[in-house]
Amino acid sequence: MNPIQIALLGAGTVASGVVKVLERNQEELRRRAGRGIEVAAVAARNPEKAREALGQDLPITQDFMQLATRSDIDIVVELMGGISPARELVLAAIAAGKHVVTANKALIALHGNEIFAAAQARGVMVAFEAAVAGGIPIIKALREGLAANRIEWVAGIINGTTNFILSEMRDKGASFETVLGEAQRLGYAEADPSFDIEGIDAAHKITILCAIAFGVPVQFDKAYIEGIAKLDAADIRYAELLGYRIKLLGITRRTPAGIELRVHPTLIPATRLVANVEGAMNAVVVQGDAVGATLYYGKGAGPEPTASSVIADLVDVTRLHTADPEQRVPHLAFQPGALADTPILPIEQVQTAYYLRIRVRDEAGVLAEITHILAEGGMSIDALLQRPSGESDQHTDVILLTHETIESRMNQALASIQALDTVLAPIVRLRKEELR
Ligand SMILES: NC(=O)C1=CN([C@@H]2O[C@H](COP(=O)(O)OP(=O)(O)OC[C@H]3O[C@@H](n4cnc5c(N)ncnc54)[C@H](OP(=O)(O)O)[C@@H]3O)[C@@H](O)[C@H]2O)C=CC1
Ligand SMILES: N[C@@H](CCO)C(=O)O
Repeated sequence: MNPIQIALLGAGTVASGVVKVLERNQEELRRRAGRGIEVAAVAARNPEKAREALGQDLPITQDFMQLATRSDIDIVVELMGGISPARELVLAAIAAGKHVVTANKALIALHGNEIFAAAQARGVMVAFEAAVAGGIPIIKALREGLAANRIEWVAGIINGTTNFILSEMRDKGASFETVLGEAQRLGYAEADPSFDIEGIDAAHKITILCAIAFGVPVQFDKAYIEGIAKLDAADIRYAELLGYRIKLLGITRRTPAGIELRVHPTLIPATRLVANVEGAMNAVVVQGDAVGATLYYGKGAGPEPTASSVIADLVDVTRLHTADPEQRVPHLAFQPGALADTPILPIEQVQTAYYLRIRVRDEAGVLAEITHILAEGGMSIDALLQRPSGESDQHTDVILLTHETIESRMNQALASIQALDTVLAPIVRLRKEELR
């Protein structure tokens, strides 16, 4: 059989990894896929730069739309990132009967429903394994390997850049800016790194996992998002003293009231495997009713790890492209007509435990006032630590861990505590998960 013909849209970090691994493993891939996989052409806005990045003399065009719809192309591989023109190109490729492979989590999280419907109507596949957790085959695992389970929750370190920053800051005392620069140099960061830092990239990914885990449409606009920009090194230290690590977690959980969908810095017991995932590594824990907890760990970013997922999709599509479309694995794991309308819960209705750091005047009765407010709101304290603020003899930091409560209740209590004239600075509030 003739090799399957692919078109690459974009010639950056991931595209360079794809070209390299396709070339290096071509014989092995032919044995897996049943035929060769050949890059017919690459679309890039700067051919010179593209040639240098790809390290191979491939045909390069600046006409993205023409390549995405060209008659000899079987699979369009979108590796540009961003929404526009990626969305228009992917939809045009689908309309032209091409299968699509993409690493673009922003595109899938925001426009997945539209793209999957178009693909379904045209009978083509859209594969996006690389969109979540780089080289870890988490979509395959969740969609196929765990198909027997009713998934209860998914929680993961799914942004390599922020995990790298948190690890380096904690272990080497490096500055935020220095480590971010290093993450950019290593090809981990998004084109706009604020997507990493502000938790948006992780939210794109947990939105996708949420849809696949629970059989609901992708709903990025309902995700609660908090990044690491405001995280203070003092809280990382206090968390350690209390036996916890702080990680930027994406969490989605099924509850009787609806589905939680959130990204925020989270205290996790230091003894959990996931708390010890360092650098740009990613890890995802999936709790299924039959299997229990399973953990998926690996490189979450970088050219070759991401290429590993892109090429796995290429092999899948190559094998399945002649199969009856009805027999293919549905894009969101559940049949398109069987997606549920379970609501995504606003953060105020989420139930979790908390870490609070409250800077107070160091005088008698202050702690009693704080604990009284928490007790009145029905919140109980799990652990308490008091440390000098380091700023003045008259100030002290009170650090509290609470048991689980509803976020709206915690918000009310925090407003009352903040209003005390013995409280001297904005209260730091982080969420804590035991991941049991
Ligand atoms: N890097 C990683 O580790 C991972 C990345 N991803 C995702 O993979 C995709 C590609 O990422 P990555 O390779 O890192 O990105 P890069 O920025 O390295 O490469 C993007 C490529 O697309 C081109 N491009 C971007 N925007 C446009 C546009 N509007 N019109 C024409 N060409 C454009 C760029 O051209 P130019 O060079 O001229 O800017 C470049 O060739 C993104 O969706 C990203 O989120 C997913 C997993 C891991
Ligand atoms: N910027 C992303 C790339 C992988 O999706 C990260 O750091 O995880």
